[in-house]
Amino acid sequence: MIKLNGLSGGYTQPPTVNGLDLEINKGEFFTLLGPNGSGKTTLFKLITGQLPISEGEVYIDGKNLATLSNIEKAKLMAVLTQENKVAFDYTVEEIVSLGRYPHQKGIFKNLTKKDLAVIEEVMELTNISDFRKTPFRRMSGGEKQRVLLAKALAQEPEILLLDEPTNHLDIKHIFQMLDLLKKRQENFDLTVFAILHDLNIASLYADRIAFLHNGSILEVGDVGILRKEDKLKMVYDVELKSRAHPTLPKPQLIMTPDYSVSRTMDFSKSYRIKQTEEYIHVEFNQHLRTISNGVIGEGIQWLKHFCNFHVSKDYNSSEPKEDLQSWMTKHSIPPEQAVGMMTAVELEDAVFLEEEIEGIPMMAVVTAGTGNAVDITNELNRGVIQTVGTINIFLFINAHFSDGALVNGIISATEAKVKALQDLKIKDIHSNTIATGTSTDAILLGLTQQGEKTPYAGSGTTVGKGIGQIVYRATKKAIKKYLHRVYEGNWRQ
Ligand SMILES: Nc1ncnc2c1ncn2[C@@H]1O[C@H](COP(=O)(O)OP(=O)(O)OP(=O)(O)O)[C@@H](O)[C@H]1O
Repeated sequence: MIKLNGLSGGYTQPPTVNGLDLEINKGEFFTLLGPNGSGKTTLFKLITGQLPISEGEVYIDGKNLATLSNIEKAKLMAVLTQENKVAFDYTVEEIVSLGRYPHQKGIFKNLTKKDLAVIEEVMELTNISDFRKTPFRRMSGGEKQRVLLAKALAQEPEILLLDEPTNHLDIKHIFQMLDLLKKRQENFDLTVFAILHDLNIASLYADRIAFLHNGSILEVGDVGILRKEDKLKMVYDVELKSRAHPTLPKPQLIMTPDYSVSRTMDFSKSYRIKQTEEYIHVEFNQHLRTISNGVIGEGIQWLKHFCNFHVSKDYNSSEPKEDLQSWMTKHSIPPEQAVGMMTAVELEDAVFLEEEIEGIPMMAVVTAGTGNAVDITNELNRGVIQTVGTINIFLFINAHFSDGALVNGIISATEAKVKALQDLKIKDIHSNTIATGTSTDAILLGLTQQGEKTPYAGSGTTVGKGIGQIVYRATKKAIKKYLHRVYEGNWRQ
């Protein structure tokens, strides 16, 4: 749809845009990224003919730009620029009507029924119908941007060139505008060529992306190129980490500022524990890097409150998350900064172990019930579970883990838990084989992120071994307490 062949031009020598080759397909949402002054707007001006081309060609829909009249260009392309100044004191409706100019015929250029229908439609789409009689100059920056988008859409172009179209817009209107453009792209095969500064927004909306660097294209491809941290560093000269969007298969970029404060905390003095019949609450004075499958606080996060609430053994709520949130709120614990688990185990049987293993301080809190023990290698038993049978493990470590090490840590802790069950000969009552866990086990690992970063925490590492030992000891002790209670002190291994 747009083909740039060895394109050069700009205000400077050598030209800002220098021998640039690029092809944009019909119906795609293409985003141009690059730092300030890299020549993005200059490139747009060369494409629209606002700046003379010094070398190369621009082809639009197979036609050389140099051979097209202004009306022909306006029927093909509409432009939304960063500037939203308008020379005369038009109303909103008049500005939008200007978009129909390339389609009007005859000397008097009156608006036809079709023109009026298009104007109505685009004002409706951009949510500006209520402002139709308002003078343009009285609109806010964001509202002006929406009016100019309506004008561009009224042009019914095949290509929409957008130079930072989300400037002046609040978050809601950024998403509204880009959702609208995506719909036009899908329903009308509109080609969108947008300059954006927000890399994360570009990742969410673009089909393809190009990095402009020193006047030419450094890299072009689908949004996966935003995973190339070294390229981003080269283009923007900042440290960026590419991470996954939590629900979409798109990268999102995380910036780390230079000013970041180094963490210092005395591990054993950095937390306090509250234990009642109703709940256990471990509160740290700083946020820990966490990985958990808790009902609240799941995934990898930064959290500082860790709670295990007691429930009756027939607790069967359809809204466990909401229940935990309300219980936490009742005890002034902020749920958005917490991991929350539940157990039917008596909380006075909880085991607390603080140990320094191989020079690494750790603290484990374990509640265990095994009435519901399961050998995971057997078929699923679909019966209703109404027994005290969950192992909940909190493990806090004074170390600095990579995300991979967090996963390693979960493996190490799980292996240690399985060993405890094995050594105590806890069985799956359905299969009569040694259990590997219970059907609803939960775990949390909390890291202070102090000291040197560790990439691994498996059984081949000091910290992995430490995890194994403390989890094994605490889990075994917690299971024994549970069995003593169940067998009223008559349990013997
Ligand atoms: N009207 C002008 N006259 C002279 N030089 C200009 C003019 N407009 C831009 N330039 C220069 O051309 C270069 C590229 O500018 P351009 O506006 O294309 O960058 P950009 O990538 O769009 O930047 P930004 O992200 O800041 O909008 C810059 O060095 C700029 O100073």
